[in-house]
Amino acid sequence: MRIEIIGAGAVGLLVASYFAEKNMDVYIVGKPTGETVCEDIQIERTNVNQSVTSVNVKYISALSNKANLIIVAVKYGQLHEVYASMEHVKDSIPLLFLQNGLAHYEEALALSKAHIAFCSIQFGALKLSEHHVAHKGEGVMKIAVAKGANDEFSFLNGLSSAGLPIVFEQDAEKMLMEKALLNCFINPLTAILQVKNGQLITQSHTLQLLKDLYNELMTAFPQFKETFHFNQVIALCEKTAENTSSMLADRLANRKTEIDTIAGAILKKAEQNEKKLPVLQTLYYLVKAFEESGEQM
Ligand SMILES: NC(=O)C1=CN([C@@H]2O[C@H](COP(=O)(O)OP(=O)(O)OC[C@H]3O[C@@H](n4cnc5c(N)ncnc54)[C@H](OP(=O)(O)O)[C@@H]3O)[C@@H](O)[C@H]2O)C=CC1
Ligand SMILES: CC(C)(CO)C(=O)C(=O)O
Repeated sequence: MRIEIIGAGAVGLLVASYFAEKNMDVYIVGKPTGETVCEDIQIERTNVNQSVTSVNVKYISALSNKANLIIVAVKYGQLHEVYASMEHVKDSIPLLFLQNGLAHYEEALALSKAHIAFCSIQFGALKLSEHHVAHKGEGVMKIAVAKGANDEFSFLNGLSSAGLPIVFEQDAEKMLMEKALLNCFINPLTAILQVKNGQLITQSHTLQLLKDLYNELMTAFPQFKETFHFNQVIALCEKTAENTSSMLADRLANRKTEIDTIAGAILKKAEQNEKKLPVLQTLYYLVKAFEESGEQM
């Protein structure tokens, strides 16, 4: 099976290394350069238990039109360039989007492609150097098909492993909403306070903020009360305790964060239901404020 992964970032490299280990023909697609180069690269993965694994993948500068699956592993803000680069790609090639947040859901479904699935990643990844990635927390990769045939994605079941467990979900929108809610707890606070995920539950004042945020969100979205429990927030902080959240990683690298597709999208949904989220709104403004200040870390 040929899998092409757009984006040689933290998650792209990590997923590439696990799938190559399962003998998939993995190609990482870099930023468009105009040349069609194809070279072997070795990805080094440092696992949660600090063991290091090396696997070979290929690196290409453009999508080939021969893939059995294309995985989109760029940040939300980088998707528009990717949509454009996929215009020549056959509509029958399945696409898997693995962004956090909600804003990409409608956009991706509006593409002419026949088979589209989304992913909710419950672990952490940190890119250490060009070809070295660290797996920073244990957790599953949830996948839900939102358009087209489930069969096109079912081979991914066979790629599930102890290091990267894959679980299929029924409802993609609900899955993304639940992950966006989880990210609303972890990402803005870790980025503002510049702490690792685990510290949010070991400090009493941040734990109190998490509880206030939970009560506020469950009042605004009572339909999630049954399935979305506070202990899931605690469990994600514990499982990814040593991770630098993707939003903190963006702040430290002076990159634009994904606050709009995460907290911004949830605030919009609450507004549509005439609900106010003062705690989340404040965190949103704080993240926007440090983005605007363009501070150098
Ligand atoms: N890191 C984590 O722990 C987790 C991340 N996620 C989600 O996964 C997604 C990816 O995050 P992450 O891997 O951390 O992000 P990264 O910034 O590490 O990776 C994105 C990569 O895509 C590259 N890229 C951008 N545009 C293009 C393009 N047009 N063609 C090819 N490559 C391109 C970027 O290059 P350049 O840097 O040069 O722009 C970068 O290498 C995000 O939505 C994030 O929220 C979800 C759970 C955990
Ligand atoms: C799972 C978690 C919270 C890992 O840090 C994440 O999604 C992120 O950092 O964006």
